[in-house]
Amino acid sequence: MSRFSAVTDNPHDGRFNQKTGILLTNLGSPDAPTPAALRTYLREFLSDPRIVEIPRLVWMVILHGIILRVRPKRSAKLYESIWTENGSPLTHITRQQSLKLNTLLKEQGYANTEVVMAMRYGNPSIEAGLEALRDKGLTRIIILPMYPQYSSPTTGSTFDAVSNVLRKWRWVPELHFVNGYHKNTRYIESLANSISEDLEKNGMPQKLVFSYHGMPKLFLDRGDPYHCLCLQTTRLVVEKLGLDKDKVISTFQSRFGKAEWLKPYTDATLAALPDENITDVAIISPAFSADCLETLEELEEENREIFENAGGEKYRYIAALNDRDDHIDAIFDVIKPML
Ligand SMILES: C=CC1=C(C)c2cc3[nH]c(cc4nc(cc5[nH]c(cc1n2)c(C)c5CCC(=O)O)C(CCC(=O)O)=C4C)c(C)c3C=C
Ligand SMILES: [Fe+2]
Ligand SMILES: [Fe+2]
Repeated sequence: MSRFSAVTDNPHDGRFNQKTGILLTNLGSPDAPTPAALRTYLREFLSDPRIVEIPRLVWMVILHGIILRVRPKRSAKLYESIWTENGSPLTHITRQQSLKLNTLLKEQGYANTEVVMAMRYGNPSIEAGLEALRDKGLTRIIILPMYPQYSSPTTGSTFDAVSNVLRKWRWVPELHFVNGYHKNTRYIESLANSISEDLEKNGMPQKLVFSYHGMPKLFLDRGDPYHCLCLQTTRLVVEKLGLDKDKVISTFQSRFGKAEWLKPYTDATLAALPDENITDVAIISPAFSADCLETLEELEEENREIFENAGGEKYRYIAALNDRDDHIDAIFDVIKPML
């Protein structure tokens, strides 16, 4: 029995007739907002050595002995509060993005292309996505992780998952990998558009907070560029909008565990702002290409409460770019050179 999976024909025949498959990926959600589904999801997620960089044996004891006994119940409640009739917002929005990108590609004359969505953790898996592309006869593949700012735990980990599948294939496809797009002009424009639409409607807040998903500071010390790419994103958007730099702050959210993470922390910043007489803020979260637990629950609910309890008066969250037309146009612009 060969360890390589077979394909009936040489899929690489006819170089110029090749069809291009786009695997549009994001992080992934549990299958349901229940402790059992959360346990499965968190076990896969938190066992990834790119996510937690402490010695394996020690971490496995902590993960299985403590975290997977406590966290699934707590996280299930949080997921329940954002769950919709379409399931997890992240999965639903990612599907909408894939469908829209597929339509746009056809409109732009790329008939021999097909977009399939997949998730790094949970379902639909990266393996299922790659197999779906192969079954459709798509033999050039663009891996498109929807993380604008490269980081090892997100983009790097997606690469690991793809290579873990492809190492079992007999015919490895022609492969292109998008490892980030935070400087893409159309992406920056689309963030700027979403902010100006909010400002036109609600006026300029005292502070515009750019809250990025955090990571342990150790990752930065070990060379992960994510922190720098986040600050660059803020700078590019601020320049595009011609905003006063003093009106803007970049912060990092979603801390997990006891170690130091990237600072300033979003929650601590929001708790401190009213003491500086800043009671009117708007928050945007450019590292999330789709709304998810970390925006809909943590930013919309938890952090709002923190700010208001500290004396804050006006708090608004500006939605992720999701399936906005200008966002899908930006994503098309990112992959165009690879088509
Ligand atoms: C444990 C360490 C974690 C690191 C490092 C981390 C980096 C990281 N994550 C995202 C994007 C998302 N994370 C999401 C949820 C989430 N993240 C962690 C932990 C780390 N993330 C956990 C444990 C969870 C699960 C929720 C919980 O139990 O609290 C999500 C949302 C998923 C959803 O279903 O909605 C996203 C998206 C980035 C961009 C990033 C590094 C830069
Ligand atoms: Fe995360
Ligand atoms: Fe969170």
